[in-house]
Amino acid sequence: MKIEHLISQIKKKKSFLCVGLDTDLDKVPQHLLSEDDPIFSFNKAIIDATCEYCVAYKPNIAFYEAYGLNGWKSLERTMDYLNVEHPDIFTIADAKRGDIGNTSFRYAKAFFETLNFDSITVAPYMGRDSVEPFLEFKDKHTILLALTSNKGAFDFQTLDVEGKQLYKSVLRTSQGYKNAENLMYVIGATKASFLKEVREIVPESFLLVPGVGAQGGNLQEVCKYGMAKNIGLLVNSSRGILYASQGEDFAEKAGLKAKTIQEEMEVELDRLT
Ligand SMILES: O=C(O)c1cc(=O)[nH]c(=O)n1[C@@H]1O[C@H](COP(=O)(O)O)[C@@H](O)[C@H]1O
Repeated sequence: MKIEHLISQIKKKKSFLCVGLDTDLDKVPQHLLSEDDPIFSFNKAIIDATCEYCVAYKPNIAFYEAYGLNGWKSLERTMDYLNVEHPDIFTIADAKRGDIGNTSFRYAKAFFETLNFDSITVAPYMGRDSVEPFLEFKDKHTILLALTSNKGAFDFQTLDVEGKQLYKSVLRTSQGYKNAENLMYVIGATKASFLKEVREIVPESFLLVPGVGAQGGNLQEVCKYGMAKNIGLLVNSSRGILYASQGEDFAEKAGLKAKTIQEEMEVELDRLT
């Protein structure tokens, strides 16, 4: 998907919500477990209930890999459903890959071509030649981990390296990679106050911001420091939406939760105009 299309969808839906499809069979309602493919049944119900209020879905690949071949089949069915029924919705493979060049290229083919995702999360630790193979794919986007939402982010990402914090080098150096226009970055919602400095380095880049909801990040703060002229934000919530109810009304409650977040986003978008 072209970035302009994503922006036009955000404006149309008045939302920059990404719903994380972190589907956990220990948390889905009991009545779904007797179905042939409970993961897909759950995802389909969640997508049907939330698609009006969001512009992106982010299956976290760990939740599918954990169930072996059946998990991959559920992921494939989920992607087919999204690509056929909701081609305007941006898809993110939260896979956090990155390896030597020829291996990265295979990861890129797996997620961009075989599964037809619009984007993938990638770890920057192995540097330029581990990231550029992802950037070669036209209209596909590589979302580089910069400053993550977890506590351990402070172990390395904020270390002082030659006078600047390491995550800032990730932002600045990667802007020099070939096809850098296909880059986006992960900045955790729990690190909202850092967004001001992030925007000094990448004023227009799209940021995937996970960590509102279950991890306690604050949407208003994220918008205050992180919103760009072109909006430039995709804010993710997974558990806060998926498991708003674990009863038979799970989809309805997920829809209501997504709607509440969309309404808060609409207020923030109105401030831009
Ligand atoms: O890359 C991510 O999406 C990600 C980066 C990060 O810094 N923090 C983070 O929580 N995530 C992912 O975002 C989702 C957050 O889920 P909830 O905390 O349930 O909303 C999970 O799939 C995480 O793996």
